Formats: sequence, C-alpha cells, structure tokens
Amino acid sequence: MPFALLHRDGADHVEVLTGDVVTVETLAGIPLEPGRPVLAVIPYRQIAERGFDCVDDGAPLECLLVDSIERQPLDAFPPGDLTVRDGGFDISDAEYGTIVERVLRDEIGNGEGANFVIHRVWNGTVDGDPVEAARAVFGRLLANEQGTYWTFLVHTGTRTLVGATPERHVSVADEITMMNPISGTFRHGSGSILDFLRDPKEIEELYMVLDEELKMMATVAEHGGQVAGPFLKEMAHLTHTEYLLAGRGSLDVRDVLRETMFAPTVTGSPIENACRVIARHEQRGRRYYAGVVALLDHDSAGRQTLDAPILIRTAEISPDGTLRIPVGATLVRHSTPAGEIAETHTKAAGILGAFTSASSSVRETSSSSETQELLAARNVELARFWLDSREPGALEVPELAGRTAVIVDGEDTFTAMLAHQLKALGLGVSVVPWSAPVPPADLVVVGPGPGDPGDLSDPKMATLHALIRSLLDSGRPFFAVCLGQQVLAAELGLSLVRRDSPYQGLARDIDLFGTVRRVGFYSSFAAMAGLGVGSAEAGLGMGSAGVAANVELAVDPVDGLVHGLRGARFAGVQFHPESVLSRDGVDVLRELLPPLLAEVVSPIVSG
Ligand SMILES: C=C(O[C@@H]1C=C(C(=O)O)C=C[C@H]1O)C(=O)O
Ligand SMILES: NC(=O)CC[C@H](N)C(=O)O
Repeated sequence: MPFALLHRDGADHVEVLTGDVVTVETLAGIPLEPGRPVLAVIPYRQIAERGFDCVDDGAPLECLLVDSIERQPLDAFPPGDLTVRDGGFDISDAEYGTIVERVLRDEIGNGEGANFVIHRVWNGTVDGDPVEAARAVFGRLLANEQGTYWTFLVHTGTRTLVGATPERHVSVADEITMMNPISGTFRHGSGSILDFLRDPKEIEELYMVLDEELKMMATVAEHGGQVAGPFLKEMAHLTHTEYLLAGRGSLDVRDVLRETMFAPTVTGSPIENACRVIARHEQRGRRYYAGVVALLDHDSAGRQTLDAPILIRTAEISPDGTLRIPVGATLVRHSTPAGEIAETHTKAAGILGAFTSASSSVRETSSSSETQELLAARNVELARFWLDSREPGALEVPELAGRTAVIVDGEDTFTAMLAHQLKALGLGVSVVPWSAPVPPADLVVVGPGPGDPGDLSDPKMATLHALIRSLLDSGRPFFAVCLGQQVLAAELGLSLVRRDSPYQGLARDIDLFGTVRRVGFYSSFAAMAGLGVGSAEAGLGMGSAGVAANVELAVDPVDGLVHGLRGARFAGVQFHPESVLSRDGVDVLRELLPPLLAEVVSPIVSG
C-alpha cells in the first residue's frame, strides 16, 4: 500500500498521505485536479524534458494520487532498529579526487562553466523489511536531525525513499514563488565557523548558485522578486549558508517545475552545459538524486500550490534491500580534491548516521553576533538591482524607453536576467536562442555562454562569429556580453587567451573607460590588447579594416586583458552586468547603451 510521511519545514506534526500510484512520462502528465493533491517523485532523468543531456537510467516519475491526509504527532514515529551491512562508496576517494581535478582543468579552466556538482553513491544492504527499515530511519531523522526542510518517507510500492533534506527547491503558495539556494558546507567540529564564513571558496560558491537561481526566478517569477539572506542553515552535523528568493509568477506549477529542473546547487551553471559536464564525468544515471519530491495541490481559493524539496540527503531502498545514498559536492575554481572528498563524507554522514546509529551526538549552535556580521557583510558589494524592490519606471532611461532589444542566448540563461534589466531601463525585450534567426530590433544583445570562443568547429561559435561579423558590417547597433564580447574582440582582430586562473564567479573592481566599476566575471578566456598594452586606448591599427581605428578598449593594467570595448555602434563587456556580483551592472548598461541608439531610426517606427 503506497504511502508517504512528511514532516515539513519545522511543523509540529507529521502528515501521513495514502493513495494510489501512477507512473507518468512527463511533468505535464502529472494529473493535478482541485481536491486531490499529488505527491510526485521526479527523477533526475526528467531533465531531458528541457532538452538537456543526462545518462538515462529509466527511473520512473511516480505520482501518489492522495486520497487521504492525516496529521499525527511527532512522537508517533519513534526511532527504530535496523541493520545495514556491506557499505561503501561506489567510486573510491582517489577516483573521486581524479574527477575533481579533471573537472577543474578541462571544464572550469576551459570556459565550460563556473560550478559543477559531481556525485558518488554510498551503497549498502538493509536487512529485513525495507519499509520497516525506512520507518526506523524516519524516526531517527525526526529525533536527531535539525534544520531540515522536509524529513520524509515515500513508499510508492516499488521503491522507498527516506531522507532529511535541507533544501527547498521551489514552492508556490499565495502566488508567491520561492527558491532557496544553499551552498557552502561546514562540518561541525572541523574548526571555526568564522573561518568558514570568511573562506573565499565558500563565499563564491553561494554567490554562483544565487546567480543561477536568479536566472530561474527571472523565468518563473516574471513579475519580479526579492532576495533575503544570507542565513545559516544549521543541521546536526553540518552548517550551510543560504539565500531565500521570493517573487511573483503566474505559471502552472508543472511548468514551474520544468523551468527549474534542476537546482544549480546539485547540477551547476550554466545549467544546460552543466548537464553535459555531469553526463561526461559521471557516466552513470542519478536515479532520484538531484531530482525533487513535489507536493502539488490547490488552496481553498482554487489556486495551485507547490512544495518541492530537492532529493539530497535521501536514501533509496529497493525491495531487495539495496540501499543507495548519493551525495555530491560543488566544484568551483578554488576546489581541491581533498576538500571535496571530505565534503562528500560530511554530507553523507547525516543520513548515513541515521542508518548506522540510533542517536546523534554532534550538534552545535554557531550563530553569534560575529557570524551575523560576516553574513551581512556579504551583501554590501552585491547588485542592489536584485536585492531591493523599486517603483516601476525608476530606472528608465529616456534614450532607451520605447525602443526594442533582442537578446541572443548563447546557452546561458543569464539572458533572462539581462532581459529584466533592459526592461527596467525601458526597452521592450525578447530573447532568442543562438540557433534561431535574429528578428528586427533597435538593439541586438549577444549574450554569454559556455565554451571556447575560438573553436569554430563548434556550430554555436561559428554562428555567433557570423552574427557579429554581419552586425559589424551592417552597422546595426549591438551590445556583447562575455562570450559575445570575446567573439566581438576576435572579429575585430584581437587574440583570445585562456586565463591562467579562471575568472569563473569572481567579483572585482575594474577601470572601465575611466570609471571604477565593481563587476562579476564568469569567464576563462579574454581578449588581449594588441598594441599599447596597459593603456586605455589601444584600438588603433588592430587589423580588421574600417572599425578597428575607432575602437576604444578598457584594458587591465596588470595583465593587459580587455574588460570592455566600444565603437560608434557597438560595445562589449567581458563581465556580466546582469550578475548579482556586479554592484555597478545597471550603471554600466546606463552608460554604454544609450550612445549606441543615438540617431538610429527605429525599424519599428519606420515600419
Ligand atoms: C549536492 C549536495 O548538496 C548541495 C551542495 C552544497 C555544497 O556544495 O556546499 C550544499 C548544500 C546542497 O545544496 C548533496 O548533499 O549531495
Ligand atoms: N559567461 C561566458 O559567456 C563565458 C564565455 C567563455 N565560455 C569563457 O568561459 O570565457
């Protein structure tokens, strides 16, 4: 008989759900009707619905069609007894460390993205009835774990999932959509929480997933939103750092689930390429790891609701007693194999501890005025654009108001954030994929994207080079961001270099055409100023006829790499004005865009 036990978000009770289970192929196939909640167990392979790569292990999308929900007190689920044997990770520490090295060198170092989560699986065998074992563990997690978003047990008849996940993936209630990026992991007893909070790797990791989830929010909360945090997420064995994002949207909750498959905290960014990187380096399916369990329902006013935590810190027990506990770590430019190996052990320890011992000893309260100060300091240099709410029209620029922009997406949904910013400046904005024709607009924006900008055997790069060339030749106004900027620089005759140390998820102050700007980078490549390295104007005699003589470069005085460039009808920046890391991103757009549209007759106006 299928059932689920849910202890949600610190409630004083457990919800006991029963009903029948159906298997569906797609998220759109989840049968959602008023008056009958559905608990859907969504495997990672579902990400193929977005057209993204994954190793297909055939794990089914199962839905519990809920007939009854009963509330029971927490003490109705005491910790129980069980035995686990033959345990160990499927890939050794050494093998995992080798994968970490490879991802840092071949992927992050090569412009494929900023952060990637690679998992490994602790396998064992549970003696006796698997459902009874899962109940015993559920009771132990209720008693011993803390800071969980959901502690739960789902038994679909064919499989049993039991876990204590800290992380809300996405929720919708009262028309408010919320997401909760959690990243940064401190193992209790491993030193000082203050050192953890000051560690640049842990700080940058959280910013990167904040950026990636803001991209998702820009799609699913189209009416705008706000960021709260950072906060500490204190669990029994470890403490994480987190932000909470809230916004207003109007999508069907199944579309919200599809647009957010799956969290960057368990995949990476940019997400589409992260899925390729994961498939390439993991070479096996993820089953339910990094997927979600989702409760879909309607409220008393008939509006849809959704509550969906991420399937991490979750064990799967098969009918034959096979136990799987998958865990992963976020790999970023500062990662070390030893550090990430240790992190997978730390994360496994919470849920594994519930299988191997009835009590949990480690528990710490880390919050203090010092921790609060360190957390608060993290927002000081972030973009107020994403942190504050403002009156409609507050940022409008007269030269841009009423004009149109089309953003060409190079496989990084930073374009959704750019679209928000350009709309705030007054532009009418559309976004098209790089593979589609570019429709008429006053301004073309060539967006960021993963990959090596010089690799013309890559169809995306070839297309973007051709696009930039035709924009240069036609004199149509355009703006280029990151990958777009690299392609633009190459078309202007500058050479591209791979940075010794990637600028993936890095904020810094730069001199941009005479003004100091704090901006965020997500790049491994950059253009090198040809002549006159170190000067702000090195554009003369760069080769490519016609345009080069009038190009102004913003060059880093230390390494001679180009942060930005501009001509009469175009401008490009190597950083991301749309990133939450770019405190001055909107100001840069307000400076660089209006001159591009000066004296241009709108094709819309001229018909
Ligand atoms: C990937 C996992 O956890 C995620 C990754 C974290 C990190 O890298 O610091 C922290 C919390 C989770 O968002 C996992 O538990 O398997
Ligand atoms: N964000 C981007 O556009 C990155 C561009 C390029 N792939 C690099 O890493 O340099």
